[in-house]
Amino acid sequence: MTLKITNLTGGYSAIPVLEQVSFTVKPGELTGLIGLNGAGKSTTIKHIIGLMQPFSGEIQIESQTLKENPEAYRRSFAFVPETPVLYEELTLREHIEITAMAYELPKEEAMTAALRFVKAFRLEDKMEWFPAYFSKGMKQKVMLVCAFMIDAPVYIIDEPFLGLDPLAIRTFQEIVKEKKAQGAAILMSTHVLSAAERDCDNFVVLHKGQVNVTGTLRDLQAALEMPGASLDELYLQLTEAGMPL
Ligand SMILES: Nc1ncnc2c1ncn2[C@@H]1O[C@H](COP(=O)(O)OP(=O)(O)OP(=O)(O)O)[C@@H](O)[C@H]1O
Repeated sequence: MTLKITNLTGGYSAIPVLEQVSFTVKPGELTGLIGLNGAGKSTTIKHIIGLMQPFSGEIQIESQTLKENPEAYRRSFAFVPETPVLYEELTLREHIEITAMAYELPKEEAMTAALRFVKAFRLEDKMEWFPAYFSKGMKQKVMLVCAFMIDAPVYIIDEPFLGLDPLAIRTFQEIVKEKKAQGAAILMSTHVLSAAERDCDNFVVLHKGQVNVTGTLRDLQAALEMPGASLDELYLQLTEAGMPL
């Protein structure tokens, strides 16, 4: 499924934070959402997942909107927040069970699917643990397990790299590759540009609530007339210039 954002204007009060934001995340592609602190990445994500309502513009997942078809819209994506949000009174196993229930997945199949990711993130001996005993990275892994077990057509992943150890990052990258191969459309916000450059098929650069530039690394290099430049160099150039192209 395709995630399509068209002329999204939105924010927290009457003054919009986002202005006319448009971009598309296609099936089988990982799109990196990058921008300085305060550029509007989280605000964009909050609009996509339905925590905030656009002032104007449209967000569609395969032509479904949250307004017109809230159930179908909500079921078509999985969201992994930067700060893990877990139920303190539920074990890891129960988190998996409640995710299966929320998405109406058959219990045993869902558990089998989840266990693959539990093992990949080396949590198999923690199935009966409560979140209070998990480190921040472990909590993040639980969120990732609960998202990946769903087989969602669209994934929204907010800054995955900061809390994970290098082994977990590698596991995350392998799973993302697998999800892409299965046709998932993935939007990932991050400040870790080296990882974004390596993993992402294309980029959306947000600056002061507007899309500064979108496209592949080559598109960005061409737009800025910086052939061979790294994402880091392009990004600095874009944000220092601070001007829409
Ligand atoms: N709850 C809020 N109420 C009012 N304004 C907010 C709120 N949250 C964020 N903002 C403002 O919206 C703008 C965009 O913030 P946002 O959190 O989307 O940035 P970001 O790109 O995700 O930044 P970061 O990289 O620091 O996470 C900023 O000017 C910020 O001050």
